[in-house]
Amino acid sequence: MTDKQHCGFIAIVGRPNVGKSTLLNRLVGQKLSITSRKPQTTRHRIMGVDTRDGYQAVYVDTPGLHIEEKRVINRLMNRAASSSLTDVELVLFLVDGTVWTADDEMVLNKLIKSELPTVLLINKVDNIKEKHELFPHLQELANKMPFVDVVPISAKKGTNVDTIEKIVREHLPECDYYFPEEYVTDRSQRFMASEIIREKLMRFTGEELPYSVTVEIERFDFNPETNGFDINGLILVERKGQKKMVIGKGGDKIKVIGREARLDMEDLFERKVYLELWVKVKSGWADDERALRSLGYIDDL
Ligand SMILES: Nc1nc2c(ncn2[C@@H]2O[C@H](COP(=O)(O)OP(=O)(O)OP(=O)(O)O)[C@@H](O)[C@H]2O)c(=O)[nH]1
Repeated sequence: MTDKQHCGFIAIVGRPNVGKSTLLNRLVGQKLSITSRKPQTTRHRIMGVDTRDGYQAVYVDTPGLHIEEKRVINRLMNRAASSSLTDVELVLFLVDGTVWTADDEMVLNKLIKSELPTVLLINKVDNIKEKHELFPHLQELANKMPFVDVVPISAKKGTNVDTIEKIVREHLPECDYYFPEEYVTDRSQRFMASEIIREKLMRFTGEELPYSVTVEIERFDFNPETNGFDINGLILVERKGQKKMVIGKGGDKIKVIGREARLDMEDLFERKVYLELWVKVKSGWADDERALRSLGYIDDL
């Protein structure tokens, strides 16, 4: 415990699917950012704030950086991720076990250029069967740039997350807290609702559904009669076939998605939720910057 307050921003970076959102949820101690097996689940910068014992760590979760910039949406995701690399005290660079790809190399080069203090986190070590493979890999990666530290972790199991927290604290300068102590995220309940629906879509439609599917919350009202929220969500897909996929035979899929999303929302908001979902085809929107703007993807870049 210290009398003085320490605080600062910490970026979590890495190519898609390395476990950034899982780590953020761990560090902040609650489910802020959706996770899935599908790469590029995270499109927005999500901030999670952890205030404890005189320290306020403000984490920024970034969309996965990747090389392909063909589609507008990919370019925007890359911009969002790069812009989080300014004004941070520390960068947590995540990689997946003993895998090293061209995308990892690209992120590394951005970090070298940024000259920011960077901790390399080798995630998913729980997946590594041959533990003896890890040490030479650690040594090889450690030589790629002057990292502050290299830490093998499991974001999923929580292994070595306390070590990360310790390193983060060492990098937080004295300052007055940016946010009230109980503040956890800048994301509105409306945003959280759309993220939960999107997570269920990914989970229950499997690999077939492209990440370009999006969710708009058209209505989010407090209902004094139920003391809960009435929420209408619009699911926007690119093609008719995808609409069928989301709705399922006789509506069975959309029913499951709606039920699971509602249960998660009720948990998170600690209130009753009445949720209605619609599916609409909005063709070609991923290539249309104006449509993206109207859907709120551009305002925070
Ligand atoms: N075995 C194992 N799996 C993990 C670990 N951390 C994350 N995962 C899994 O890896 C997948 C991707 O995790 P996310 O946290 O969504 O990854 P992300 O980097 O935020 O992905 P993007 O949103 O695509 O940028 C999920 O299935 C997680 O459950 C870990 O420590 N061990």
